[in-house]
Amino acid sequence: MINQRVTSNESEKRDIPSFIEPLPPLITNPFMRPRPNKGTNLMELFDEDSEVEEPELVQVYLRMKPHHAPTYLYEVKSDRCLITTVDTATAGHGRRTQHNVSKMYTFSHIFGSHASQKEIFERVVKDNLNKLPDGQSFTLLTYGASGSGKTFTLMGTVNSPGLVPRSLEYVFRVVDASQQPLFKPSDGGADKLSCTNQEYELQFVKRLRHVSASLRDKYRRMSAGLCNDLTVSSLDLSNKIRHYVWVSFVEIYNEGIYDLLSSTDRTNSSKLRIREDSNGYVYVKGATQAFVRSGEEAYDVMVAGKHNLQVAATGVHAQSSRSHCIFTITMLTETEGGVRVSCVRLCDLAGCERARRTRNTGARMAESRAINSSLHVLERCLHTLRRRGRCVPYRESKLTRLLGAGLSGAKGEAVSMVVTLNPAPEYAQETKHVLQLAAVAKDIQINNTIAETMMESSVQDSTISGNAEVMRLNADIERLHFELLQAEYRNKELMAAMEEKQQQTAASIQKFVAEARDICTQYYKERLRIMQKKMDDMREEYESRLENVAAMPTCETPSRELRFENAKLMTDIAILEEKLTAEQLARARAEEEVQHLRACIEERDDKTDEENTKVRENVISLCNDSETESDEEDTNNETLEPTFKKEDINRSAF
Ligand SMILES: Nc1ncnc2c1ncn2[C@@H]1O[C@H](COP(=O)(O)OP(=O)(O)OP(=O)(O)O)[C@@H](O)[C@H]1O
Repeated sequence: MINQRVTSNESEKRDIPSFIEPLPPLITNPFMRPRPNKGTNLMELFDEDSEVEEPELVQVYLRMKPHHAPTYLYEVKSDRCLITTVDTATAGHGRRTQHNVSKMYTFSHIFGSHASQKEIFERVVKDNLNKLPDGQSFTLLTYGASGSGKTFTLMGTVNSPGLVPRSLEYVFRVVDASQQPLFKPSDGGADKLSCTNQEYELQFVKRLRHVSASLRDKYRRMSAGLCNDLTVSSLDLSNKIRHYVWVSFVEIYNEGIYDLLSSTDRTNSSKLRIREDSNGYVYVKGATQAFVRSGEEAYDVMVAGKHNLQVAATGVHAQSSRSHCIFTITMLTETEGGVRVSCVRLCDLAGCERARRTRNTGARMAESRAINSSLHVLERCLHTLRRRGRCVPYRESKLTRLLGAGLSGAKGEAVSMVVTLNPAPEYAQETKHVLQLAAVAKDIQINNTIAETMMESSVQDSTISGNAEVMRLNADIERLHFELLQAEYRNKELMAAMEEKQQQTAASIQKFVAEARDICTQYYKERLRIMQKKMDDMREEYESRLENVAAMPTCETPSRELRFENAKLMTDIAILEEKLTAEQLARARAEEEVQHLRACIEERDDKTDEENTKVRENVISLCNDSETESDEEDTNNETLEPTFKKEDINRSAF
């Protein structure tokens, strides 16, 4: 029937797909594949209403910094779409090629250069703060090039307070947290405090607030300005639920975590460690928690922490953050069912930097390297997460280790990132890098016009090719710099792995030597004991024979047999004594060997496994030698030999 239809109507055959009569495989006729028309401007295809609504793990917002002159580099196409245009020129083979590359990046939302702090707070943070009493945590990162406005967005100024002071004010408007500190966050959970401890916590905050006492006037002005800005729908005044708000402030400086609320100096011992509880909640162990009961108290604590922050002048910014800092507001909600813990982490990431522009040297350069490499790890983590990859390298930097659970979405924690962009043309390279890391859908090339021109006059040619060469070299320097960073990071990883391996080897060698020494000592002790026993037996026998001789009837000269017997006994004793001395010497020699081996190992515990195996064979052969020596000597007394075997030594761990 199908055949009939196929033969009867050719056009019908094309309309109705059939598996019995398939189309010819595309591989034999590849030109039948549908292809986009060349030169199509994808922007024409881009329909603003049909934007992809796939939920993102991380909500990424873009904030443009105000710029005095209009720039053609960045065009905000809609409230989600940014278009960048970069001109590059290359020269070679007698031609000059001008690339005019436009790319489109999309974000969860774009805040233009006139967007206010209030607008950003309402869109990015407010809803997440409302969910805090329900146990829903939230992390906010600000990311961008140095001087692009990250700290401004988070901290702000007195006249234009940032997201942190706004959040602190807002939290105390959402909940009533003015009671005594009955519970305190501890290792991912909450501990109940005794009356004495509650008093201590209150005194501690009082002491911290002394630091910022001179700035209280500033706070009052700021708070007055915020009064109208912050609108709260309802205040939770339920009697059965009580809230306790604690704040902590830490910074990640040169891959070490330091407490900004503690007065201790920055030493290796004051570094804090990251821990993970059994539920996978990652936290900074030992970070100071300050109990706060109002926006003012919390603001004062934040200002006290800012005093300890690492800030320095670089070639691009006079007050550049030299570390990633994390301000955490932890809310404990006491209900009839127990205590719920939720937190808001507000992270001001240090800006990615280019050595050429910052002109950093010495300590600043080392800081730059630590900043860039941890941002590079963050970039790799986001890439892997977006590709739904499994091996996300969270553990490669402190920052990603701390934020890992939130970024992966495993704990149902909301994560948002505000990317700050400085539209000044001189920051184009840094901005390109930032956009590549951060944009939700990125790097979509929408225009790539190439103009090739034959080079005309030689003077003009040399200028153009010179410029092109400079640009090419600059690009090469950029690439090499990036490769250097990657290589440095890999090198660091390898060094750490090597160090760990060395430590393991040294530990196993020490264990082996200790075991070998025990076995040798035991072996020789046993041999000595046996020899001693033999001697005692012989002596006893000799004495009994002497007694027999004494008991024999006296005659003037001892008989020939008696003299012979006597001489034989004396010889036996002499042989046995000789053997005993030899045994003692052998034991002393063996102990000396073991000491020598230990000394060698302690001197050079970086020996390879092969060398360690040699050491092991030496000890085994040492025991074997003494074993064979004694075997030869004592073939007639096998039953008295100690029961050690060389397997005893083989068994010892190495
Ligand atoms: N949206 C903005 N409106 C007004 N001023 C801004 C804005 N963004 C940044 N600035 C100003 O730009 C300067 C640099 O900003 P900021 O200190 O926030 O940079 P940063 O990105 O934190 O730099 P770094 O990473 O080096 O610390 C500040 O003087 C700040 O007041």
